[in-house]
Amino acid sequence: MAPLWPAPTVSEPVRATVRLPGSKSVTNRALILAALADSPSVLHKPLVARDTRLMATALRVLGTGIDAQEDRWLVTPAALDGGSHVDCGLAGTVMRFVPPVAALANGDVSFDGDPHARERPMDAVINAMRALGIGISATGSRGRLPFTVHGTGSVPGGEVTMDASASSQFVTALLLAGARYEQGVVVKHTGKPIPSTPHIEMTLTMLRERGVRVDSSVPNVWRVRPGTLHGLETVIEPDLSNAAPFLAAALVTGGSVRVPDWPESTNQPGDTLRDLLTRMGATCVLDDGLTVDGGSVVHGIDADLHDVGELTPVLAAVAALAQDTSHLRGIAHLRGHETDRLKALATEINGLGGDVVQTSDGLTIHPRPLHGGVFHSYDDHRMAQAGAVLGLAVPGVQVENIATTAKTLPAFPEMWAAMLEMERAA
Ligand SMILES: O=C(O)C1=C[C@@H](OP(=O)(O)O)[C@@H](O)[C@H](O)C1
Ligand SMILES: C=C(OP(=O)(O)O)C(=O)O
Repeated sequence: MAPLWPAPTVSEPVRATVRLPGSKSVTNRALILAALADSPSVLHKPLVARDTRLMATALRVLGTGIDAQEDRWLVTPAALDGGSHVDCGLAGTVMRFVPPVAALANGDVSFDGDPHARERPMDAVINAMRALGIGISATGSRGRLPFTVHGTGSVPGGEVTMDASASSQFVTALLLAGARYEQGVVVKHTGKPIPSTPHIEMTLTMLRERGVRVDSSVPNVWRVRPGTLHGLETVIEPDLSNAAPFLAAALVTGGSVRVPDWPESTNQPGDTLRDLLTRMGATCVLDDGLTVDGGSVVHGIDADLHDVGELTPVLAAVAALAQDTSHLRGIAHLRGHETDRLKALATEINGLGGDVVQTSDGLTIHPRPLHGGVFHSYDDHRMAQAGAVLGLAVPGVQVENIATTAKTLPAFPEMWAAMLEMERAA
C-alpha cells in the first residue's frame, strides 16, 4: 500500500489566503492549440503538474518545441512527426485530445497509459477518427488504450456522429484538431445528454480566440471550418476545481478562505462553487478574488452536478459533514473518471462510519458521526483531496497516496499545511 498521510484535524476556524496554480483544462487546451498554430505562443502561469507535463511531453515527441520556464512556456509549432510513443498517464485530456492531433503527423504514433487508463472510455473518439478517414488500430479491448494512430500528414475530416454521453472530452478532442483537417469537422452528438458541457464551451472560446470559425448554433452539433490557428500570448486562469478543497475548509471549519485572481467570467466548472457552497451554508463574495466564509452549520444539498462532475469528491466530503442529507445527481459518468468515483466515495466514506448510498446516477449522503481510518485514493487526485477535507473535522483520517494529488496540484500537501499554518499564526 502507498504511504499514509495523516490528514490534519483543526479545532479552530481556518483563516487563509490560498493562491492556486493554473487550470489543467485551460493549460492542456492552450498547449494543443499552440502546437497546431501558425506561429509561436506564450503561456503565462501554466499549470505545472503531471497531466500538463504529460501533454507537453506528448507534443514534444510529435515535434513541437516547448521551452518550459517556470511561469512562462514558449510553444513553437513545427511539422508533426510520427514514429513515436505517447504516454497518457491517467490524463483524460491527453488520451482523448492528442490522438486527433497525431493523425496529422507523418507516421505511426502509439498511445498507452497507466493501468487504469486502459479502463477509461475511449471508443467514441476511436470510432469518430476512423469515420473521418484516420487509420487507427486498437490493440486494447473494447476500443480503449493501447492503440496506434497511423498518421499520413493530412486528414480528410468531414461530418461524424458520436455518442458523447460518457465524456465531453470526446467532442472537445475533435474540435481542437478539426480546423487543421482538410474539410474541417462537423461533430454531431446523439444519445443521453453530454456531461461537463462548460468544458465544451471552454474549447469553443479558446478556438475562437485563436481565429478558428466554429458554429455551435444548433444544439449538439459543432461545425469547425478548416483554417489557420493563430499563435497567442495568454495568461492561464487559476484552477477553480482545485480551489474546491481549500474553500470547503472554510465551510467545514466555520472559517474564511480567500482565493485571489478568481476570474470574473470563465468557462471553468469550478465557478459554480460559489453557488454550491452558498447553498451548503457559506457566504461567498467575489471582488478581485473569491472569499468564502463558513457559517455555524453546513447544510446538505440536493444538486445536479452533471455539468460540474469533477467537483463531486470534495462536495461529497462536505456533505458527509453536513447536518442533513444530500443528494448528488446526474453524475453516472463519474464511474469512467480516474476511478469509479461513485463507488470509491461510498466505500471510503462508509469505511469511516458514514452512510453513503450509490444511486443509478449519483450518491445519497446521510451524515453520520465519523471516525478515523484509512481513506484510499485509488490514484485519484480528487479522492485524496476529499480525504483531506474529511480529516479537518474527523481525527485519525489517514489518506493513502496523497502524492496522487500531483496529477493536477503537486504542492497540495504543502499548500494544505500552509493554509492551516496561517490559521495558527493569525
Ligand atoms: O475537457 C476537460 O478539460 C475536462 C472535461 C471533463 O471531463 P468529462 O466530460 O469526462 O467529465 C472534466 O471532468 C475533466 O476533469 C476535464
Ligand atoms: C476527470 C478528471 O480528469 P481527466 O482530465 O483525467 O478526465 C478530473 O480532473 O477530475
